[in-house]
Amino acid sequence: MITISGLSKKFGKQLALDQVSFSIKEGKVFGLIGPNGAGKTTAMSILATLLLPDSGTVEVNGYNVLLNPGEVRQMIGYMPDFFGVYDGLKVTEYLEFFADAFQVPENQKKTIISDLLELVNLSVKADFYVDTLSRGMKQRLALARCLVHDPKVLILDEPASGLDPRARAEMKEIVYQLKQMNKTVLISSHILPELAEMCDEVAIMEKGRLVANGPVAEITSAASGMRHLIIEVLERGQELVALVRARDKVNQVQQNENLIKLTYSGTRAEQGNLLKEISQEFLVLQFYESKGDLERLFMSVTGEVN
Ligand SMILES: Nc1ncnc2c1ncn2[C@@H]1O[C@H](COP(=O)(O)OP(=O)(O)OP(=O)(O)O)[C@@H](O)[C@H]1O
Repeated sequence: MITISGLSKKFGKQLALDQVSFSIKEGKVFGLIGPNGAGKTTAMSILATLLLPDSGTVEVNGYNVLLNPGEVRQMIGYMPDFFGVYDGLKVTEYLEFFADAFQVPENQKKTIISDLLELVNLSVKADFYVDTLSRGMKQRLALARCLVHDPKVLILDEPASGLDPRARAEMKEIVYQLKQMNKTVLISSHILPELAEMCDEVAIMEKGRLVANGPVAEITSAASGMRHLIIEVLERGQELVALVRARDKVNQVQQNENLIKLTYSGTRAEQGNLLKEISQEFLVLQFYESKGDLERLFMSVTGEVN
């Protein structure tokens, strides 16, 4: 759905993007991670046809951002990191304004706006002035605004920034629903664990370069050579620790009652066999690969911590 190839952009002498390439398949949630100034906003602005690249190609659903910007704009919903919400407009009026801008047919407007308000959990605020909304609500309204023309692709620049944990969780839930609707979502953040949970794949950027790219679990294990497994059993946690410690390729076991975390360097088939073996002796409640180690990965690939 999105293909970026050899993308470069300079601002004066500052190289904001340096030969960046990655692609995103339809229906995937893709996270762009990087510290301040890494080039995330620059890449997203080019995708959104708001900034011209110096070199490289960017296509959305086969449309080139330079050659077919009109088609690309119909295809995408872009939520910038800073946005205005037009004081003096009510929530519904605000969405009507953007629906008109995208020439949404008059007879569909009401239903679309009502559905969107429901999606972002703002139906009860339909008749409130936008400037009376909380920051989290404004953020959700901005997201609804990006969806008025039913785009296939969402580009969300730091949608959770400045939100409290509850508002962040709500935003995460909406992204999850967008995925259920088969939207392709590109989302940026420097809050890493958050992205790890909701993304199928991530790209890590630093100083305009892409330093790692791929499925979260894959790049986490590629960077460390280890997978991080979480196993929870109903009871006898201590015995479980003893069992896994006696197995090959198990390192660093941590226990919290009946839940254990371990690092594992076995193959996927060996991991399957480990699960099989544990299930024969324990009632297994959870057995999964943690994506939560993205923070450490990020620190190591960007060279901030080794
Ligand atoms: N309009 C501009 N003029 C000059 N330099 C710019 C401009 N926009 C971005 N830059 C520079 O390009 C680099 C990349 O910036 P960009 O905003 O893309 O990073 P970012 O990863 O989105 O960071 P943040 O997380 O802080 O938003 C930075 O060094 C920035 O100072």
